[in-house]
Amino acid sequence: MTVLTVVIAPDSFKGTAPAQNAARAIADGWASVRPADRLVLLPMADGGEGTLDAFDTAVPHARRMPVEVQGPDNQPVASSWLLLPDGTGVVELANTSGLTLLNPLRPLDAHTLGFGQAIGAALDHGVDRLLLALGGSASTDGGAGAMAALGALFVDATNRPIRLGNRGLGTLAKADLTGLRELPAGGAQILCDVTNPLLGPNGAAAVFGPQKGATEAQVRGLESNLTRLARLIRVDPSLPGAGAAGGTAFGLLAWGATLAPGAAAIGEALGVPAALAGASVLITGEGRFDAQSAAGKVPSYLLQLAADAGVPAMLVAGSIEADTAAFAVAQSLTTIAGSGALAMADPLRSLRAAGAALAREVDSAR
Ligand SMILES: O=C(O)[C@H](O)CO
Repeated sequence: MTVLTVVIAPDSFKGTAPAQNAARAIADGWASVRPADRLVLLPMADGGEGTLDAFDTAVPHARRMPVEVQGPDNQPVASSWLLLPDGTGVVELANTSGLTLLNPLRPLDAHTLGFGQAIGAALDHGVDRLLLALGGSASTDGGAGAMAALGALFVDATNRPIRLGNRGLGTLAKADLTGLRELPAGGAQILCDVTNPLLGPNGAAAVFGPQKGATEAQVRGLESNLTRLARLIRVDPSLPGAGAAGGTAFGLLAWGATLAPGAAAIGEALGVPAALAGASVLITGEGRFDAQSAAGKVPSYLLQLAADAGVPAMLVAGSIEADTAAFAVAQSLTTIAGSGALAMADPLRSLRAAGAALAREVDSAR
């Protein structure tokens, strides 16, 4: 049997399996069928949940820097940012102000203050450059909470600071950004998980408000409050990615950060293009493969890279709700387990089964 080099680079299966565990389980399944193959595990992220872990796994001598921040519901969160050996600080919104930190959801009041506090801690440490990972947020505050932590002042018509969260933006009369802390010498790059603009039918409120618990009427309120913020800040709200993490990208752009698609920037940092150059096959995956997956998410980014390298790509997803014709083979964990609930109950088992199934199908895929 020919020995194959298999690059296994899934995103996290959100809420069920971190990318590291998913990659390991797929690899175990593959090895149970084709034990001689060379398996290269490169767990991925797109800027959302798991981004810090992806850098931590991939960059030797990265250091976790603990920080306690005020979570999206004001509760203290024991979090961390990552210091890379070249002096870059990686700060993740999902582990400071993320959706998974909230129960119950607070679509109107959740905020990003804690993310800004973690950025502040990295600046206090003296980082040379910042990578700011955006996605998986609980809030739709346009980044106002993070900016406030970094020195911006948002006040109402009576000059009193507005309350945190999108609801507070409803009383916003003035945004004073003059007190914002300086960017580090090497600048700040936003790694965003989506390409949505801030406002409109594809914007932060309309597309991501419902997953943060907003009703239809509340989405309209979120949109109108974001519009109020956008009128007071000189950043183009239609920029692709400005709507990432409830519009936090929009706020950080006003700070002077630059915007990059998260999956590509993280893939580069992890050395995925180089790994694919010598690969026989790529396996990628995520929790739900749907229409959004095409908008800069991990599988679509890797599919393109694999096509450029002439490497067949295979997909594993918790559920498949979009066309997978571009992949040589696609496996749905829901189909393997018998139902979505069964797949979620023991995701690693289903991922191992998917890895084994892909290994059995690889000859027809190449
Ligand atoms: O956090 C969010 O709103 C989504 O992940 C899109 O960035």
